[in-house]
Amino acid sequence: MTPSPAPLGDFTASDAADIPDAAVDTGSGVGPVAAPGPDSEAAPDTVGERERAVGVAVPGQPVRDYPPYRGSGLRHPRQPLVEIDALADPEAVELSGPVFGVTDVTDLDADLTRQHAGEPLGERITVSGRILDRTGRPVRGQLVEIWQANAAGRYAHHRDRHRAQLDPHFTGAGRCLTGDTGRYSFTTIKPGAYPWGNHHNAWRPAHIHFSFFGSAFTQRLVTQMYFPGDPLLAYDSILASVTAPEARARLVAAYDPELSRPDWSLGYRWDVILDGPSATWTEEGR
Ligand SMILES: O=C(O)c1ccc(O)c(O)c1
Repeated sequence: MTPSPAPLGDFTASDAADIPDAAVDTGSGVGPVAAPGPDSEAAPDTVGERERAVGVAVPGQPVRDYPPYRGSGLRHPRQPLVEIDALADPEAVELSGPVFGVTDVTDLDADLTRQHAGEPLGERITVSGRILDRTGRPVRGQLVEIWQANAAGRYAHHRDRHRAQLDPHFTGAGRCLTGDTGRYSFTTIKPGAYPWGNHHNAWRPAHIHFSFFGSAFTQRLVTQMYFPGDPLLAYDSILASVTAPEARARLVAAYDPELSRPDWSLGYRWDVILDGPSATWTEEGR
């Protein structure tokens, strides 16, 4: 147990300068930067890039890795700050924003059947494909995220009120990074159809939601993948809202025996083209 810190009582601006340097020593090997005295000007020039990155006190900023506040050790930038003139170069803001990288994604994220102690119910499937640009070049290192209902057609989400069973062994969310050929691959459970109240007897065909992250939050593309041979495809007004038949067809995966794993899972292939005239349809304004 971390002992309770002494109460601060009435805390004035000048008291702030009295916090002992020991409280800001992160053990990082870089000495603490002295907090400026009450009358001194903030002197950013005296704080180097490394100090900014590793969590030594920056005048005027909260202390990073401040031991009495345990969470502060987990939540702060670990890379040197990037100075950007957002008005002069708005794209630079996007490109230097946080992105997910190899350190965040583990193999377990791509196997939705292994995220709990027990096995989820349903038909195990492997869903795999390539993410390509308009010229057919692979989009590598791309964060692909999926979310879906369970085999009974129920999302593990508090707003899903469908009278179908939740599966304690299935959350229905996964992610992976594309490899050198632009390939992604997931092991999951075939989702069930569910009613969605859009009109009388409106049932969504089985589908998996996909997100492609791009290189910044603002580039994220979101769409849905459907399963071949599903009789509900012809009745789904969300799919029908994609009016060009060839664009609709691009949203339907193909059964691929090469991707099926013997005695384990049925394989579906779904390639995605991110832009250009043959682009896979993506949702707008979400
Ligand atoms: O846009 C919608 O309303 C809506 C409803 C149900 C879905 O499964 C979905 O993907 C979208």
